[in-house]
Amino acid sequence: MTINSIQKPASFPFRHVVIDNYLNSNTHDAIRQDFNKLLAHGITQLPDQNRLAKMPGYDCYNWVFPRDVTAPMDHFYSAEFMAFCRETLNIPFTAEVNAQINHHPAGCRSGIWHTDFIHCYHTQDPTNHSGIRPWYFGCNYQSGMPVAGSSDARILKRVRALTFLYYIDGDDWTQGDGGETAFGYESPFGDEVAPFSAIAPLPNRLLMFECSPHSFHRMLGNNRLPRSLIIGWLHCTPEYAVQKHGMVPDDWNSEAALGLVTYNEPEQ
Ligand SMILES: O=C(O)CCC(=O)C(=O)O
Ligand SMILES: [Fe+2]
Repeated sequence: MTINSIQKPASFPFRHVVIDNYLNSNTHDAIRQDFNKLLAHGITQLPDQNRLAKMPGYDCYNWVFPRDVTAPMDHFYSAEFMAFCRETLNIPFTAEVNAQINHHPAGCRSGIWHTDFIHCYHTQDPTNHSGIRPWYFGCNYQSGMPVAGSSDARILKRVRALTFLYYIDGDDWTQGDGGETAFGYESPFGDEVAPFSAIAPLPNRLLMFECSPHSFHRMLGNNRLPRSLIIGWLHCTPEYAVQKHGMVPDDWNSEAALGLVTYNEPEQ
């Protein structure tokens, strides 16, 4: 698999890179075909690990990559991808990786500003042949609590260190269609996050950013087109996060861990 070359990250409003034509076009097409097969099984409002299922409190349907996800999706669980992330942002990642497909049918509402600088939990299951430990329902990701069928391996407390987004569709996306990933910053003149920029969700574009106390971002409502992407997180230890950023990461609030909180703007 060829991936586009390493780029120097931009610094504002927080460290990130945007890479167009990230995968070669055959690989991108193959990812899109696999996504279309998944979508052909339909979307569901109920929890279902085999289909695109509603995310509680977020206008989005997701499907978590299985541990043994096959090519071409397995790129995001590869040593090549880990090395690429490490070289780009120079963060000492641990082995734990999450990856999933997020799908927003046309007309989904915006998400709220948040940083992704948060504690999360993995179980110390065996690593794959690339030395990666994919998250797959070994415990509750947000609280570390057991879930039905969970692993009895040791629980690892981690912190999100890098978020990656790889946009799948959006071919004839134009300004005004929405669906961007917006970046914001804490304004010195108010208590609200101020918008800084918005990354268009263009097919075969990879966005990745460092999670920090300042990495405010949100999904903007997609007015016209469906919006589908691979999204995932690489992690670091809590000790590294505190030392690097001088702040203790957030915890998911208990309502969020229970899936009871809404991440959407209230209806107008
Ligand atoms: O889809 C996006 O643009 C952002 C999603 C996001 O921030 C998240 O799921 O944490
Ligand atoms: Fe996020």
